[in-house]
Amino acid sequence: MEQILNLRNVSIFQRENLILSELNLTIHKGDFVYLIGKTGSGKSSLMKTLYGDLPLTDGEGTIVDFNLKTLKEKDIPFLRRKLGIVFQDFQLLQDRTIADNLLFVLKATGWKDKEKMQAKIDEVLGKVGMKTKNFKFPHQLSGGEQQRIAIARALLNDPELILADEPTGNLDPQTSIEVMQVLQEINKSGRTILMATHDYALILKYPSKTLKCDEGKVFEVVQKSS
Ligand SMILES: Nc1ncnc2c1ncn2[C@@H]1O[C@H](COP(=O)(O)OP(=O)(O)OP(=O)(O)O)[C@@H](O)[C@H]1O
Repeated sequence: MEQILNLRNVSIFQRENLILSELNLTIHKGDFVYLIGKTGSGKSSLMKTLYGDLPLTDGEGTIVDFNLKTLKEKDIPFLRRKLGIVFQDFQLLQDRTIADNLLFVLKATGWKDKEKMQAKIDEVLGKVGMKTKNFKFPHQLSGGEQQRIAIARALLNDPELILADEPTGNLDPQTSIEVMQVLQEINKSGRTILMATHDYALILKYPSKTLKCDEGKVFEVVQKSS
């Protein structure tokens, strides 16, 4: 099966501090993988390494055809176009509507044709069930709705891998499930997802391969099927 992400013997640092070591990780096309671990255990540091926010200095890593070890500053925007990144705090632009938030990203990533941009915006909003909210401003939406928009935004450039860093971290349990259902549907349509989370209830409800950061290492958790 096609590999979307492959890390071999990677160490991750924040400044001079070693955060994770001997990290080996493979993600295949279509996988849904959870990343769990206590606060400060290195989940965000791993995510940052994957989207080029932290340099990979030790070990080898490839992600969606980019070599993380030899990644140059100028390559980072191109890497991020192949990734859909979703954060805990949504990070929508507050001064413009949902449609304009999405348009902004399309323009920033080189789209020119107005009709194609409109069609793409409709398509991604349809996928997250938010087509009718395109004229609203972010502050007029609930947290769960804003996160759906952030997921729609992550889908704009048909990413090969979606990196979601605690996407339900700011949401109540019921809303978390709704956002999770959106991510599950997106995964079922063939997209690969790596999701960092604290939310064990979600993992129990939607079991999938689970990696844990603990004491500077990452290992796979074998889930009990009871
Ligand atoms: N910019 C930074 N500079 C220096 N150290 C940092 C920086 N960011 C994080 N760290 C340290 O790196 C370690 C791992 O942090 P990281 O944010 O990756 O953990 P996490 O598992 O994502 O935690 P959380 O669940 O709270 O988001 C922590 O000890 C943290 O203090």
